[in-house]
Amino acid sequence: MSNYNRVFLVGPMGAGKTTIGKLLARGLKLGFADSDSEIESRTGADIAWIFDVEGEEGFRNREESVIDEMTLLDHTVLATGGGVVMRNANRRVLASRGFVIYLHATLDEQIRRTRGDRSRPLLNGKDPEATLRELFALRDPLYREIADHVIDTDSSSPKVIAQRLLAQLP
Ligand SMILES: Nc1ncnc2c1ncn2[C@@H]1O[C@H](COP(=O)(O)OP(=O)(O)O)[C@@H](O)[C@H]1O
Ligand SMILES: O=C(O)C1=C[C@@H](OP(=O)(O)O)[C@@H](O)[C@H](O)C1
Ligand SMILES: [Mg+2]
Repeated sequence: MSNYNRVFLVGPMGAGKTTIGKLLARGLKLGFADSDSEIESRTGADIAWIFDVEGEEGFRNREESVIDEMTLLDHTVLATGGGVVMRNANRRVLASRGFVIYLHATLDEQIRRTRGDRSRPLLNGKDPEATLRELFALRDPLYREIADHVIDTDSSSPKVIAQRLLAQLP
């Protein structure tokens, strides 16, 4: 994997977009950005606060404008949030402006990796497992729709997955 200018990571919560993105960026000698961190620094508040005060719709509006800008950054690996594919406009710019990698994780692994982490407001309800299941059913086809490459993340460490991507990609 050598000639990549813009790499976009998509996938469900807990797939490792943020973690693997940093390692992949280092391996590719590209910069790293995370749309959730950018939203937080622009807003001066964390994601949970934005959901509380502005609702999911408010968060999605912020996300759409950050994604529109950040998909134009050259020499960058961009980790997105798991819900980015819910808006057509996001799918369109991701698919057309760079190389999209879908980090796939099974539901069991999503559950394991997100358990006890209060930073994801969608999982702070009564039944986070059911939420992950419903979101995955809805979103998996959308991740696949825009992906140039799909990699399974279930049974290897972030470091190994990043190495595998560096070796595998066309
Ligand atoms: N391949 C992996 N194997 C084991 N744990 C992982 C793996 N990828 C990510 N994790 C862990 O899962 C949690 C969520 O990872 P994160 O990168 O925040 O995912 P995302 O940004 O896709 O929601 C973190 O604690 C991270 O260390
Ligand atoms: O799946 C989602 O809708 C969300 C995923 C989160 O990002 P990660 O996928 O990095 O956890 C974050 O954008 C927000 O909590 C909403
Ligand atoms: Mg993340």
